[in-house]
Amino acid sequence: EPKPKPKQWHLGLFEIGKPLGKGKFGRVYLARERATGFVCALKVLHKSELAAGKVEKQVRREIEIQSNLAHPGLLRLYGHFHDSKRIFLILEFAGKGELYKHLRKAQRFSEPVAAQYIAQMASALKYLHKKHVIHRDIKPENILVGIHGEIKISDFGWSVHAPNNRRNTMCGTLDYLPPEMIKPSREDSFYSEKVDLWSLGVLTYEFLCGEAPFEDSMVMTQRRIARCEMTVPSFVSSEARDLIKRLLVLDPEKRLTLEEVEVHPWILRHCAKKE
Ligand SMILES: Cn1ncc2ncnc(NCCc3cnc(NC(=O)Nc4cccc(C(F)(F)F)c4)s3)c21
Repeated sequence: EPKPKPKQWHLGLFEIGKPLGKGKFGRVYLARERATGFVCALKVLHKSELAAGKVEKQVRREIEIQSNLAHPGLLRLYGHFHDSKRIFLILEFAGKGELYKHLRKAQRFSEPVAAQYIAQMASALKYLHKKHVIHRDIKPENILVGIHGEIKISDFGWSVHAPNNRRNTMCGTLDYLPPEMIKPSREDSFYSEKVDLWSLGVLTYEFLCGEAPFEDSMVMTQRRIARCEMTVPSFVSSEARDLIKRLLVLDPEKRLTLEEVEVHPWILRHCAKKE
C-alpha cells in the first residue's frame, strides 16, 4: 500500500536538550517532540561543512539507506529536515551512549560481555547484509548502547549497497579497514559484505584486548593489515582466539559467515539462547 506521506518535520516541533556528543561534522542533542513527548537525538549538520568535506551525497545516501532499515541492533533514523544552513537528522536516542566510552572505562570487556556484544553485532549485520547494505565503518566509535545495555550500530555515513568498488577517500582510522579496502588488488576490484566480517574480527580483538590488533603508525598499520600480522595476547581464551583468527583472514571469501559466527563455540558458550 502507498507509503504514508512523511510528516513535514521542522525545528520548532522539538525542544532541544543537553548535548550528547560532537562528531567531525556537527553536534548531537537530546531532543523531545513537543506534541508527543517522544524523546530522540537530533544531529545538526552544517551544509557548509558538508560541502567543504565533499560529503553531501554520502549524507543523502545515508538517509536513503537508513529510511529502509528497522532492526533493534541498528540505530534508527526516523527522518530529516533542513533549513537554509543546516541539515537535521532525527535519530533514535541510545540511552547508554557511546560504547567506546564504556570500553575505555573498563579497559577491556570480559569474555561473556564481549561475546554477547559480538552475537548482537552478528544479528544486526545479518539483517543489514540481507538488505545488501555494507556498513564499512564498524568500530567502537560507531556503536551506541541502548537503555537495556543492547548495542546499536550507528552512523551509516560510509554505508553503501553491495557489491561496490567505490573507492572513496576513506578518512579517519585505518585500524578497522580490511586489506581489500586498503590496497585493492586491481583497479576495478569489488569488495563485498565480507568487509564487515573483517571489522567484526577487529572489534572482537579490541573488546578483549582493549586496543586494535593492527594499531601502529599509519604506514605500519597498512602493512600489518595487508599481511594480517597480529598477535593475540595469551590471556585471550583459545576459543576467542579461534574466532578472531577465522575473521581476520586476508582472503574475504575465507572469512567466517555471520551464520558461522552465531554458532561459533565461543559465542554459544557465552550466549546460550534461553530455550
Ligand atoms: C552520542 N550519543 N549518545 C546517545 C546517542 N543517541 C543517538 N545518537 C547519538 N549520536 C549520533 C549517532 C549518529 C547516528 N547517525 C549518524 N549519522 C551521521 O553522523 N552521518 C553523517 C554526518 C556527517 C557526514 C557524514 C558523511 F557523509 F561524511 F559520512 C555522515 S551520527 C548518541
